[in-house]
Amino acid sequence: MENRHSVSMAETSRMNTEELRANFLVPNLFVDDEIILVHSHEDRVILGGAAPIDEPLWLQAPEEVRADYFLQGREMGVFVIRGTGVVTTDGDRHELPKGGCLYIGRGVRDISFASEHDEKALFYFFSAPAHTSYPTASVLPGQGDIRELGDQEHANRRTLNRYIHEDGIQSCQIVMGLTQLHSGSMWNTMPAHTHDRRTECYLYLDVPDDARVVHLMGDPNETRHLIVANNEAIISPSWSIHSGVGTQAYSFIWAMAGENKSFDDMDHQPIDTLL
Ligand SMILES: O=C[C@H](O)[C@@H](O)CC(=O)C(=O)O
Ligand SMILES: [Zn+2]
Repeated sequence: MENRHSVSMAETSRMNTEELRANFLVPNLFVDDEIILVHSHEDRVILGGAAPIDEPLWLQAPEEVRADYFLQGREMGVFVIRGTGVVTTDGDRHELPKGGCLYIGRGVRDISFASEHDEKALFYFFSAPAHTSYPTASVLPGQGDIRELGDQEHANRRTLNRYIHEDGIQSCQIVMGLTQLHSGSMWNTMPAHTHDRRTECYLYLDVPDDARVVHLMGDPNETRHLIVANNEAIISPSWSIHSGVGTQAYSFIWAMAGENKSFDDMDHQPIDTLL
């Protein structure tokens, strides 16, 4: 498992492109026939990618978490981002189409990811420490709590769908969902915000090969950017804004963990405060 240590706002303000990307961009989560894990010391979240081709892939506890199995002291949210995916949780089978979401609670021992169709499945997951066990539960695409945001004039019309949240699938810490930009809209999360109580990660998806997302990060008074391609993730510490503009429409899975699960507990950063 790759480990990312926390870096301060002051260090970040002095980083060059390579250093920013090494600390905040996760470009390599999906490798055929492998499960890739990246641990961030920001709220101890783990980002994962699973790309099973012919055989199921079994999730093991990495050495660093010192546990008998991955979810001994953790919980996780999983999204299928390509094809139809099959996840087994202690022998229970969950088949999910692209865009489907599965929450797996603390205490589930045996987890596998598999492709059972011609189009090979791709799974993205986000895990955080958990103090108790909530039931494993799934949601089909579009069946979460929907908010229509933005307007054409601001090129930010988007559908935000909350799956794991206070009033949806229950969890200890994780709040997770999907935002889809409408065709012709490019901006997410502008005006930007921070949330001093939670780390947030974005996985950008459905970004065409010849498109990129310019992701804005950093202290609101000292912003930086990352150029992000399809299926790349970013880690946003609690002090960082997280906003982006694509060269065309795209989607992203957002996931948070930290002090509370209140989606609207944001520290808004009015546009005239950004530098
Ligand atoms: O804290 C919440 C997160 O930043 C995202 O949910 C924002 C988002 O999906 C959007 O505005 O489109
Ligand atoms: Zn946020």
